[in-house]
Amino acid sequence: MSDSQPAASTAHEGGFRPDLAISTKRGGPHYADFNEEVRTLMDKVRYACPSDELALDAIATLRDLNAKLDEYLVDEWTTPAGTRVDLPARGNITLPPYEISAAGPDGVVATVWFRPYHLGGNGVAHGGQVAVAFDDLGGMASAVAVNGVCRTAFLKVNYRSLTPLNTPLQMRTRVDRRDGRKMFVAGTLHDGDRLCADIESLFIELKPGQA
Ligand SMILES: CCCCCCCCCCCCCCCC(=O)SCCNC(=O)CCNC(=O)[C@H](O)C(C)(C)COP(=O)(O)OP(=O)(O)OC[C@H]1O[C@@H](n2cnc3c(N)ncnc32)[C@H](O)[C@@H]1OP(=O)(O)O
Repeated sequence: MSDSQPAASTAHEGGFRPDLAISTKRGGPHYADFNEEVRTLMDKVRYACPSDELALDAIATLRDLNAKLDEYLVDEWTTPAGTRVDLPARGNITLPPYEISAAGPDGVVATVWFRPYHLGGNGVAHGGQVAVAFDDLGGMASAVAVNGVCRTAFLKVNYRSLTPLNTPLQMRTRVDRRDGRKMFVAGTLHDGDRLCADIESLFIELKPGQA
């Protein structure tokens, strides 16, 4: 399949497609740098207090860039964001960046970073961003367990201590118990030996055609 063509429709058309084509080519050889510059922009915007002159300059530049990007929009099954498994967080800039070191029957182990734009308050990560990372990596542990797609039914995060920014952290998620389509997923986030957060969650395996 060409990297720019829409993903083929499947028997799951109308539902969540379990056969997303994985590609390390979509978006071209500079997609990683493109991602990184966007994340850096978000870091700067989070802390910048621009002069009005700079704000107007930035608005003009961003409008110009957005108009260019309009020419290259594709559907969610074809976009590199979320399917570039060679990049942090599969190239999805809406997720905190992570790199997976293990994914299998024993669960998922990843190094995750919270960047300046994930600031909650007083120099540490926003709790919602911590939950986003758990949701994605908990979803991945359940997806690996069923070899299919799961959706979060509930996700309880216990915030045990502050989660630092700009620090490599260890996130682990695993299916603790399976009951049919129900995957009870546990997970932890550590800064070295210090527990930052843990989860109790339920992911449900989707039926064919289910959205
Ligand atoms: C291409 C590269 C990919 C590479 C690698 C792929 C990896 C890719 C990783 C991606 C990872 C992303 C992970 C993000 C995951 C989201 O963030 S999904 C978005 C957030 N979640 C949602 O929007 C879900 C909204 N809710 C729903 O759609 C539906 O309620 C659900 C969850 C699908 C369940 O509905 P259902 O299928 O009709 O199931 P239902 O019969 O209601 O319930 C089934 C069972 O679960 C129980 N249950 C359901 N909900 C609950 C609840 N909240 N509490 C307790 N029990 C519950 C029921 O009681 C029932 O139990 P039993 O009677 O069978 O014992």
